[in-house]
Amino acid sequence: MDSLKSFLSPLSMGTGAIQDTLKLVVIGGTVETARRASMSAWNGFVDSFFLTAHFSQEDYPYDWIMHWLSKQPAWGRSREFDITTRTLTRGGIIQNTSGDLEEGDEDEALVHGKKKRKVTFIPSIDTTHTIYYRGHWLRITRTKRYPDHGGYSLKISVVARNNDILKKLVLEAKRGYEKDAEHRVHIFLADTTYGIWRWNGARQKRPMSSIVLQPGVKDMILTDCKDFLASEEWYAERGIPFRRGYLLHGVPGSGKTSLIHSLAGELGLDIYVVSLSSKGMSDNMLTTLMGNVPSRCILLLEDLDAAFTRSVSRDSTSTGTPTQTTTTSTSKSKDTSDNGNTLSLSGLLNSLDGVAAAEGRLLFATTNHIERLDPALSRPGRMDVWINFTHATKWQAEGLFKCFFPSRPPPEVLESTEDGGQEDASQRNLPVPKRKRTQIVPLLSEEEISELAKQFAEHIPEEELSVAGLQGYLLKNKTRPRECVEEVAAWIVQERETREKLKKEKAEAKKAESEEKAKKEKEEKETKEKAEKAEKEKARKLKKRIDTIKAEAAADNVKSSSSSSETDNSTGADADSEESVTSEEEGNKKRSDAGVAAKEMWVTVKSQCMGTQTAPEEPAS
Ligand SMILES: Nc1ncnc2c1ncn2[C@@H]1O[C@H](COP(=O)(O)OP(=O)(O)OP(=O)(O)O)[C@@H](O)[C@H]1O
Repeated sequence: MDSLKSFLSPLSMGTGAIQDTLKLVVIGGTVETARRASMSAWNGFVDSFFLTAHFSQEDYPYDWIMHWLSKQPAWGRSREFDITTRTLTRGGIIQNTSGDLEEGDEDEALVHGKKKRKVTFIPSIDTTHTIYYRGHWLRITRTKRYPDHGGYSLKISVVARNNDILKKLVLEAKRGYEKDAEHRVHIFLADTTYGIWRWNGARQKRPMSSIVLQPGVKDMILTDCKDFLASEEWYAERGIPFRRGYLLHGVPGSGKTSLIHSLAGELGLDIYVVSLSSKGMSDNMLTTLMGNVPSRCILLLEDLDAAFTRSVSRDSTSTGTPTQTTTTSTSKSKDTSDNGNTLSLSGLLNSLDGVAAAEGRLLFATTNHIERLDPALSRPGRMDVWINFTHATKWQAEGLFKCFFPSRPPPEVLESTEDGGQEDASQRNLPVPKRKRTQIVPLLSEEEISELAKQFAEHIPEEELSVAGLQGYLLKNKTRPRECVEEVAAWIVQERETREKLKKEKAEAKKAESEEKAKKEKEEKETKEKAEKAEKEKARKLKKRIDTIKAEAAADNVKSSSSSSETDNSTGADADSEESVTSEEEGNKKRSDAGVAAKEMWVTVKSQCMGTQTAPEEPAS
């Protein structure tokens, strides 16, 4: 203390104040440390009484709990929460389909355009919330597990003797979720960056009755799916993989995708969609994705043939049909497919059949070009049921008309039901005409609608127009059933004209394209020929010059050797010896100069003719 005093003596004026500050720091630090220690001890003590359940976003219970939480009025009183106009499910947040509000709910509504949406409160991230449930306080914390791609987890703690309360909570949440999901089909898309499934939306279920196919087709496929889903044991007993594949093929706009969505709704399954031609898709990626598909779902491979125009090819070691690759870089794609970086047909087959592939899944594949598919892909066991979709038949046209114009129920039904035609329509799974709509759409009697539908169908040529096209026409006339029939003949003529025009335009465009290509090729060929000719001419001229120089050099050589022999023959050799040496030297020099010149010229010629076939032979020096 004395030493501290002596150290502080120069600051004697402020010593008292500094000492007081130091005391405060020491006391404050001690108190805070004690507080923290007691807090953590208390938390540890309290935690020892808590039961804790963890829910990961990758599994369904997370969705149930989040859905349940979003319905809890307690969030309205919470001091920290997230607000959304969506409710929650597997991929995180899903659209709230209960969009319209009842009268008097306006205070809870946000208006987006004309549609009102319900506001939902959900737990904010990294904050512990407490809510009361069945006589217990639940402590709920939602955390983000993967900061970059947003995987969440949920922790619920409760003070209780056993986990009954948590079981009850999960069960209640599950029931609520399933009740809400009853009218929706969830769609998940493959994320080829992280190899996970991303929730993409929840669609209203489409009634099977709104899909118009040839008689018996819908029943057949629905019965087959139901039968399969109920036969797990049967498959297990026989050692057959519990999977079934359906190949829907045919013209565009004929209802392939619509049927799958409708089936998913009818069977209560989610749809997992994979696009094989998407960027980043590879054998490894597909295997990872297939390993994450839940056991009971619809796995949809859309436009299966599109993958073949990319780089799906069978490697030589696998069995079945040989390589079918339409890309130019066959060898490259084959090389890289070996290490799993691109998608190969064998990779696709392995991921569909392999151990990682989910049991109990219904595989649906659609294609507009069945002839392009590798038979190995469409063989039974992979694609067990094939359904061909054609352009609209008369039967379909009649059915579609009836779908668009529901008939007025008979008077006795009208009298017995308060809601007019609504009960009748809903019983038949037809779009229910709401009160407001009945003012716009004239409801005709059943006989009249049947008659109009027949007339309409008579006009429709068999398998010429797409069902989607017919739907477009009916949509345009959705409030004019009679006019719809009256004007259909003119519409068909117009459709044919448009089609012809488009066909002609397409043919012309193709012709122009091929002409342009031929012209370009011809020009290129001519330019190449010209260049070759010029090169040849140049080489010929240079060779000629070399030959001339060589000839001159040879002549000089002959001349000098004859003069030297004359000198040798003379008797006065001594007198002329000096001169003869000089002329021989001169001859040698000339020969060597000519050789150097010829060689230099040859080098020039060679460098000019490099890469051409016309380079002359090297002259002897
Ligand atoms: N058979 C059908 N019954 C009812 N609606 C149909 C039928 N075919 C087509 N449609 C209607 O046409 C539109 C396109 O149908 P969809 O997408 O199911 O056809 P698709 O065969 O899958 O076409 P693509 O091969 O081009 O994908 C949808 O709006 C659907 O309602």
